[in-house]
Order: sequence, then C-alpha cells, then structure tokens
Amino acid sequence: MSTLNPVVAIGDDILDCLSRLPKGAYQKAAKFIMRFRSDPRSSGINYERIQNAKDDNLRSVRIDQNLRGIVLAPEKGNVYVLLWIDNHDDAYKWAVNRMARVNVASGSLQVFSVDEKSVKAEPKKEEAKPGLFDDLRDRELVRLGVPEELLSVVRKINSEADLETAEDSLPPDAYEGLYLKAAGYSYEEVMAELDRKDEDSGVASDDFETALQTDESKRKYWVADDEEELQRMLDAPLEKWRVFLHPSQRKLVERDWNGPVRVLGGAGTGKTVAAMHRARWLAEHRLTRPADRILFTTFTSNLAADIQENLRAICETDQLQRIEVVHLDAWVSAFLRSHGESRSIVFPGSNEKLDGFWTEAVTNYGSELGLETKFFQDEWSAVVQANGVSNRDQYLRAPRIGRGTRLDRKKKADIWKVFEAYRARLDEEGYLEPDDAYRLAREILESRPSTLPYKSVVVDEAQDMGPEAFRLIRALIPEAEDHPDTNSMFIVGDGHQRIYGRRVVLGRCGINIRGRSRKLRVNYRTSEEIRKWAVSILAGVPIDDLDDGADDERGYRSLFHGPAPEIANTKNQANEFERLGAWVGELENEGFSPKDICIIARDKRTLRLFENHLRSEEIATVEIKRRQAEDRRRQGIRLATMHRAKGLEFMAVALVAMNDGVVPNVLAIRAAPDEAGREEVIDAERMLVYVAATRAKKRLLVTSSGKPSEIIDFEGAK
Ligand SMILES: Nc1ncnc2c1ncn2[C@@H]1O[C@H](COP(=O)(O)OP(=O)(O)OP(=O)(O)O)[C@@H](O)[C@H]1O
Repeated sequence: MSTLNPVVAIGDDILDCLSRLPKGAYQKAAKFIMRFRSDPRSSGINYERIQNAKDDNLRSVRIDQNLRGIVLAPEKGNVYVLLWIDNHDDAYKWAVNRMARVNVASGSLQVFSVDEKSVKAEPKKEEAKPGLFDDLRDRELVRLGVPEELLSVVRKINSEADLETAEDSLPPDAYEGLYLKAAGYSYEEVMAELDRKDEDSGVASDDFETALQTDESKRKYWVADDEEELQRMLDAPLEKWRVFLHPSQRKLVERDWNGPVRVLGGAGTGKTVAAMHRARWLAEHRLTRPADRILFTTFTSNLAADIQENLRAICETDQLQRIEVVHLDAWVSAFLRSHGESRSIVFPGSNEKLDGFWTEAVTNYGSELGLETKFFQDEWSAVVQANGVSNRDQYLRAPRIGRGTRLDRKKKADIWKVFEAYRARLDEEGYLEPDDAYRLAREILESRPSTLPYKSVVVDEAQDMGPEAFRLIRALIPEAEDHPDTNSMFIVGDGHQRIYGRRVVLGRCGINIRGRSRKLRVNYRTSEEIRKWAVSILAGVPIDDLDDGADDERGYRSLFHGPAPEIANTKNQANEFERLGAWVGELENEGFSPKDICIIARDKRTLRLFENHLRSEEIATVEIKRRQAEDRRRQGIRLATMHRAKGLEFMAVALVAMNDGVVPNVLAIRAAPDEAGREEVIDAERMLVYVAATRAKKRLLVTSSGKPSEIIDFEGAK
C-alpha cells in the first residue's frame, strides 16, 4: 500500500443517495463520509470485493448493518472515490454492472453501466434501421466521449428516443456529445462547442489521480480536500451546483478574461449559478484585498435578496464582504442621493401619475397628430430614453431601429413637443425615470476621477437592462489605457426572457464582447417536456443575443423527463377553479408540499381572483413580493404575477386565466399604433409566458376559461 497521502473524491450521485435516506441513516452516512474523507485507509473501513462485478476496482464498504457504500479503490495508485450509498442489496445491484474508466480521449474519469438491457434489444435483420451515428467512425465516437466498452451499444441507437433511453448508461459527457450530434451539429461543431480536442489527452488509462483533475471529472467528482466545504455540501445535499459545476459553467468561471464576457443560455441553464460562482472565484483568487469590491447587479429586487442568500452558502465570510449584491435601481438611487439629488425614481408603467402626465402632454400638444398615447410612450422609451436623447436635434437624428411607424422630419419635430411637455412635468414633480437616473449617475462618474471600489461587475438578467444601464455599468469600471479591462464584466442573460422591452446592443454601450461570448445549453430546472412546450410558445419570435446578432435554441436540452404539461380550456371561471383545485389535490396526494406549487397569472387583478377563491376554500397562500427573498419557511401555495415569477423556480406551476384579452393584455394590444406594434406586443407576451412556464421543474398546468388566449394552442393539446 502506498504511503503517500490518499486522494479522496466524492461523486455527485452521493448527494442524491443521501437525499433518499431517512434521517437516522442520513446521519450515519454523513458521519461515514467525514471519516472517509479524513482517512480512507483507517482501520475501521473495510473494503470488500464485489462478487461478479464487471470492474475489479470497485469495492463495497460497510456503513451500518444495512447501508453500504461503493468505492472506486484501484489496487494501483492512491485514489478513493465514493460513488454510491444504498441499502445492501441495492448497492450491490448498482455496482455489479458499473465500470470506472479513464477516458483516454478526454482524460476524465467516467463511470458507466454496461448493462445492455437498458438500451433496446438488437433489431431483427430484416427491420434493421440505419444507426443515428453511422456517419461517425469509432475513433470519433471515442473522441466524443463514448467509452470503448459502450461502442456497440451506441451503434445500436437509431433514433433520438433510443438515445434518451441510453442516457442512464452513458457517461454524461458522452451523452452530451451524442445529443448535440443528433441535434444537427457536425462532428467538428460538437467538438468545438464542447471545447474538446481531436487528439488523445495523454492521461494513462490507469491514472485515476490525474483524471480527477479534468473539468469533465470535476462536474461529477469532487476531490474532497476541504473539510468545511464537505460539511456545507452535506448540509444541503440537493443543491449540487454549490460544488459540481458543469464544465461549460466552470470554464466560464475559473479563468481570466481579457475583457467583458457575455454568457447566453435559455431558462434554467444555470446562468445565475455561473454568475454567483464567478463572483466567488474573483473574490477568492483575484480581488482579494479588503478594499476590493465586486458589484453583482440584478434587475429585480427580490432576486437580489435570493442571490445574497445563495452566496452566503458558497462563500467564506471575507469573500462575501467583497461582493456587493444590488438591485441596480436601488444602487443608482442611493448613489444619486449621496450626490445631492433630491428627485426620486419612478417606474414608467407602474405609476398612474406618469400616465396622467402623458395624457396631459398628448392632449395639449399632440392631439392633431393622430397617434395613440401608447405610441408616444413607446417612442419615448425605445428612442428617446434608450439613446440618451435630451433635445430636439438629437431626436431628429436618433436611430429608430425596430419601430414600426415611419416618421418624417416634420412629424418628429411635432412629436418632440409632446416629449418636451412630458419631460417638463416630470421635472416639476421631482421625478426621474430609471433611464434618467442611470444617465445622471454616469455623467457624475464621468465628470470626476472615480472613488468607487469596484474592480469587476457581474450582471444577471442582462436582457432586461437597457442601454443606459449598460452605459452606466461601463462607467463604473471604465476601460482606460492605464486600466486594463481584464475580468471587468461578466454578463449573463437570455433574449428569450426579455419582459421589460429594453433591447440592448452591448457594442454600442462601450462593451466589447468580441471573442468572449459563450452559451450554456443544459437546462437543470425544467423537464424536457415542459421546456419543449415553453419553447414552442416562442415559435417565430425573433430572439437577439444582446449584441448585434440573433440567438436560437439549437442543441438545448433538459437533464430529465417528466409528465407532459396539462393544457385545459374550461367553459367558465367556476370550472377553471375546479380544474385547478383537482390538480392541486392530485399534487398533494403525490406528496408535493403547497409551498412547492405556484399559481401564476398575467396581472395582479387576475391573481386576486384566484387568491380570493383559494381563501374562500380555506387554502393558505403566500404572495411573492417585489422586495423580499422567497421565505421557504412559510406554508401555503405561492401566488405570483408573471413578472414577479422571473428568476424563481417551483416544483409545480399553474399558469391560470390564459384567456383572450388577458394574455396578450388587451389594453397593450389596443394601444399598439399599428400592425408592427401589435406584433411586438404579442411577441413580448409570448416571452412572458415562456418565462412563467419555465419556472416549473416537474409539473405544469395551463388553464383558461371562456375564449382562450391566441398564444396557447388549447385545441392541439387535446
Ligand atoms: N451545475 C449545476 N448542477 C446542478 N444544478 C444546477 C447547476 N447549475 C444550475 N443548476 C440548477 O439549475 C436551476 C437553474 O439555475 P439558474 O437559476 O442559475 O438558471 P438561469 O439560467 O439563471 O435561469 P433563468 O434564466 O430561467 O432564471 C437551479 O435550480 C440551479 O440550482
């Protein structure tokens, strides 16, 4: 036996194993894991050979009378990897067909099952169909991550459904490569996408110690050299992301970038998780002086509170002190106040007073122009505020990209009078719109040398931050000759989820991401069935990439499957309440807790109807509020508007009142100045439904009463 210090690793499946154990067994297993970490060779741990095992390197260890652990403990070398914990018989069953191998192509540790029964039986000769991967040679399959031992299994796969059936027996990196290939990427594109090299890694087939150091291995096996971190992991075994980042996430997080990075990814692909780990990595490895600050900004205030709580779970105290999590509007507001600004920020769209100012300005200066008030509001937000326009000449020259109605110079000059009147009313009342506030803050920053401590900014939900917000962010850490842009910004967002209608082109805000743009594709949150349904709502909607290009959903996938969404149009509201009640009842019978269920409606008024109904049935509810983190201790079904649900997640979601007139919102449709405007409104509402539906992890119910929303295919769902 080697006298070197042993290398101990824990597989991520252990966290699932632990979460299935009853409390007493859990405590024993957790105690064993701590002991195993500190000395896997201690005399109290006996490694038993497993009879008939396919892999000679696997051993079982006794945790108590009934519980067994399965450990990879090769004779040669010094490595101990805890792979599985279960009761005696199930642990042996799990181990018998497993193999642990170093994949010589990627150099990573792969553990997989060679039970060919999990893939469908070989077809009879006469009905043999072409294989899904016939165009790849064995060597290429191996490079994609397929272990030699599974080549024959992969050769038998001839449909995407087969591939999904085979998922459990394949190592995750192999499955991912094959999945992208099946989704239409060429071999070369898959290799580039997954950052794999078309050559051998050089890691020897028995060098498990080196294999544990690769990014691929780190996604599944954590080298347990930090006792405190292990304890944190055991305290919250379901939150795997605390330790096990996907290689595509880890590659973004743990490195220097020579300028701003933009990370795209559909809902649930772990963008916020990557952003949080990025902040921690910077605080741990790069911005380590007590005065250094990393600004972590979000667009919604309840998310800022959630992120702060999650950071507490992954950071040491001193790291946490260097990360400032802020809702951008709140930050700006405090900054302006500290610079003597007395006006307060008001949010267009949520303030009736502003609507009054618009009506007044349009009545007095624009009634002859034949344009709806909504047109002026949209033009103001998309052209005037987005471009920082402050006078008539600037407006005459301002780009009006994506605006439907064409305007000549004369008309623009007339329209400007309305804007002037509106602006004057804002000033009189002491109000600033958020864009005004961002601009003002930026002007202050640009007018004097910065005294702010920020060395890096992490931006979550970037799709909802408008150009002025990004110009301000740029001004927070300006690029200058004597100030390299290294690690300056980490921007995550998703154009599919823009629900506040503020399109941005980063390049035009002084943020150059060329060569530093990446994508996350694995959805951890939502079942494949729900994800696909949500994506279908966006069919035909143009999606941008927060810069000058377009985004698409090619190659996205979910980690797991579940029941198809239930889509039901009911005759009237009483029937809809009944349908919802029956669904909630079923979920509770299946063991869902009320706090894991969220009812989401388009607007507050509609939500109230459902709240009142549930109250009348004496069902407890908890409303998701603007400025609070989700309090998981409170019992009751969650209620949220679509906007408020952004960024959150629940086991089960009901999208209710998906009625004609409610979604898309009838007032927004009516106010659209023309057909292009109407389409814009509908696209925005589709995104809102996409955001709301992708909050669901396992179950989704979509209901309407009376005439249903045109966005949802209730008929096709029958
Ligand atoms: N590496 C990982 N391993 C396991 N779970 C993960 C990982 N990364 C993210 N998750 C989980 O996936 C879910 C979604 O993550 P996150 O909220 O970061 O996604 P997002 O892309 O920001 O989503 P959205 O854009 O929809 O708000 C969370 O439950 C998170 O815990």
